[in-house]
Order: sequence, then C-alpha cells, then structure tokens
Amino acid sequence: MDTRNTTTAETEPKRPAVPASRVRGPKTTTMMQYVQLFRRPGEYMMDCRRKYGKQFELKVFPGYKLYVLSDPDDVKQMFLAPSDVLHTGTGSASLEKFFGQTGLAWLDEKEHLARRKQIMPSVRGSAHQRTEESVRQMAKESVARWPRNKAVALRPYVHKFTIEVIREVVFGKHVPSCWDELFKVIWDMLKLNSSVATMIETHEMSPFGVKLLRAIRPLGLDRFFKQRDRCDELLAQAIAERVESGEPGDDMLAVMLGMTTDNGSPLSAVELRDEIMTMFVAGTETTAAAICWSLEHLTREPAVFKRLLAEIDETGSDEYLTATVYEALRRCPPNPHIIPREVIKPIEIGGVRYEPGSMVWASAYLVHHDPKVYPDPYAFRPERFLGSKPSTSAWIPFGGGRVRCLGDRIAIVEMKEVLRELLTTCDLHRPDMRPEIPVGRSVTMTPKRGARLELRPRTHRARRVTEADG
Ligand code: HEM
Repeated sequence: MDTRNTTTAETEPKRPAVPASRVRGPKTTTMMQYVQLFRRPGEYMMDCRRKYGKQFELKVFPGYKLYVLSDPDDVKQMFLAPSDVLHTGTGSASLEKFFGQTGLAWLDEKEHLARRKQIMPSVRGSAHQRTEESVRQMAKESVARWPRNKAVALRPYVHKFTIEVIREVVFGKHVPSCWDELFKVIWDMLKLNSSVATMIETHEMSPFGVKLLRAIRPLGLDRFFKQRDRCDELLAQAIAERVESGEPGDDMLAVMLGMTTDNGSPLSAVELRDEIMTMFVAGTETTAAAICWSLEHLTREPAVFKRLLAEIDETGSDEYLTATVYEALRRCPPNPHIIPREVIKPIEIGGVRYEPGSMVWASAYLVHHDPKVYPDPYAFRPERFLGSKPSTSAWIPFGGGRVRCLGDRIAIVEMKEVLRELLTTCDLHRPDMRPEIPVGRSVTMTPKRGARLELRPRTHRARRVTEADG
C-alpha cells in the first residue's frame, strides 16, 4: 500500500492527478440521493461503487461537493493528511445541537490536537483499567436486570447500559447526586436521533426558522431544546459539586478540571459541558448498535455461536470473543461511513485532486465489503481475525488518523462483557429468523427490530476454567 500523503506541498506524483470534476456519480436530485442513502445506506453505496468506481460523487451534503472513498489505500491517504489540509469539525455539524462548538468533535488543527492530548489519559492506562473493571461489573448487573422468558427488543436495555458506562468514564466513582435526573434527560434528548430532525443543522438557521421548526411538535425539536436547557443546568450542578468536593481522580471530569487552554486558563463551563456531551453522544448510540448487530449475527450463525459458547464455557481465553466483536464491527459498522473531511487545502487522493469546497467521505461499509480485502464479505466469520489484528485502513469502524475514536477500547470491552454475560447466563431464543435491516438513528445504523430476543435462563451454569483446575 502506498502510505504517502500527497498534498501539494510534497513531491510530484508519477502521473498527473485528474481533477475531482472528472469523478462520476448519480445524476439524480439531492433529495433522491438523500432518501436512497437513508433507506438503504449500504446497498445504495454499493450500487454507486459498481457503477462509478472506487471514488464517486454524491450530492448529500448541502453546500459541498462530496466524494466517497472506498479503497483502503485512499482511506489511508485521507487519514494521514495534515490537520490543516482536511478538517472534521464541519462533518459533525448535524450533531452540534447536542455537543456545541467547543468540544473535540467540533475542533480542528492545533486546538483539537491539544485537547485530545490532554483528555487521552482519561481513556488509557490506569483510567482505562478502572473503567474496564467497572464495565465488567456493570455488564453483570445490567444483564441480570433484563427481562427473561419473553421476547423483547434488547436495544433500549443495551442503550441504557452504554449511558451508564459513559457516566463511569466521565464521573468515575463520584456519581453526581443529580445522576438519576440527568440520565433521564440525556435519554430523552437522544430520542431525537430517531427523528429526521436530528440531521437538521439548527445552528445554521435563523432564530425564527428554529422557532417554526419547534412549532412542528412531531419533529421533537421543541422537547429536545427544553431538555437540553435542563441538561445544561444539571451538568453545571454536577461539575460544581465535584469542584467543591475537591476529590481527585483519573476520570474524565477530574482530568478536564485540571486542564488549561493556550492562555493558561482552565476550561470554561461551556467547554466542560460540550466535552461531556460529546462523550454521551459519541459513546452510547454507537456501542449500543454494535452490541445489537453482534447479537443479530450470532443468533443467525449457529456454528459461530457454538464455537463462542465453547470458548466462554470451557476455556479462560477470549480470543474467539475478540474476533467475533471485530467481525461484527466489520460486517455492520455502526457508522457505515465515518466523519466526512472538509478539504481546506488541495489534496491528491488515489490519483484525484480535491480542491477546497469539497469533502471526502470514507465509507467503512464499502471498505469492509470489498471482496478483494475480505473474501466472501457478507459471511459472518470471526475466523478472519483469529491471530491477526485488524488493519488500520481496511477495518475502520472507529475511523482513523487524528480523530480516531477516543472510546474504541472501552467500546470493545463493553461489547465483549455484554456478550460474555449474556451467553454465560442465558439461552438466546430468536423468535424471528428474518434478517434485521438497518435503520438510522442520526449517523448511526441500528437493527430495525432492535435485536429482538427472548432470554431464557441457562439450565446449567457455565463452567469456567480456573487456576485451581489446572
Ligand atoms: C462501537 C462503538 C463506537 C463506534 C463504532 C465509534 C465510532 C467512531 C467514529 C467512526 C468516530 C469518527 C472517527 C473518524 O471519522 O475518523 C468516532 C469518534 C469519536 N468517538 Fe467513537 N465510537 C464508538 C464508541 C465510542 C465510545 C464508547 C466513546 C467514549 C468513551 C467514543 C468517543 C468518541 C470521541 C470523543 C470521538 C471524537 C474523537 C476526536 O474528534 O478526536 N466513541 N467514533
């Protein structure tokens, strides 16, 4: 693979790059393309790649020319581009209403790099170890509370679990006294993700325009903004409580309270709020979808299920479990297409020259279903990942480069612990064997029926190999 990043500042490419205007794409209207992408995100992209090649144009991002990338070499070039050449803040704009304009997901260049470096310790090292131990315990307690002996959509239960995990990441052992209400408010705000209103960039609209939209009650925006005001109050209360307690910690809030900006001042109340909300938005829908997709595939693949169960019951290893989780994230990446990058300075990717005013958008779905990269790509085969680590440019559920997901390790732990606990304690009965189809919750795709399963208590408890057995 060619790992060079060929910006204009670097050496001449061997063959002159073609201008992006030569990249083809569907001629249908923006609305038609948007609807197709929303209704059949994977298949529509696949149809376009078949017709127009590995890079193609779509008209779904207002105000920009958008180009889809589907080749791992091109994706790698995109990941390696300097921070002043490609920006990601614009690509997350529809989520601004949740996490504002001062958090990681909005920032670019030096500000982004500095903030990310400062926050990193709260998701790595000893902080990660603490989170991992808590997640294990939380998975046990959560799964024990999920209904037994009746078919239910597991998604809401799983989603609640992932919100509790982010509480642990952000607040650690210092659970705010207002947590119960804060949880309910965040849960309510996240409901907007299943409304079309979630994709509207309200911050770009006039106050009057927003007022009009709020008046259309079924859109859910009015309720969302009211809940957001309450959420801000509760977060301010939670932060003040923590400052007053003076208790140290390695959780994200403690780390952020110790951070300073370029001019030496601490993070403002707005910056703290935006960063906390970034975690609740980025880290909950996604992980819940990933767990649900894992269940979808596991319960349709008896051979995989049997092998995983045998590993969990009879060995102390988690090799096959890890491979299963990687395969679920390959087969159904919760964000089928990662954050679009805005071109700030001209850049050449895969022989095409992109100019400012355009965006490049890497499709995880297309990369993950390329038969040259993954033979028989629609088959669910964890064996692909046994004994080998996923590639950073051909396995991209967590994106990559400077904005690679900050919670990737936590998400993997969550997935593994929930699956392990479910398989250890329950027989999973699937009432409907028809495959699930994806449905959008904002930028995340989740199974439409919500991983509907009946959990039946296992008649024999799992027998684990312990040191004493050896
Ligand atoms: C399976 C679960 C998850 C998936 C599939 C996922 C996916 C992603 C993707 C695709 C990106 C954008 C990367 C890019 O475009 O290159 C991202 C960014 C991010 N994710 Fe995740 N994520 C998951 C879980 C989490 C969790 C649990 C957390 C928090 C603990 C989290 C926090 C973040 C943050 C803060 C960013 C922005 C990073 C930055 O701008 O520097 N994510 N995630």
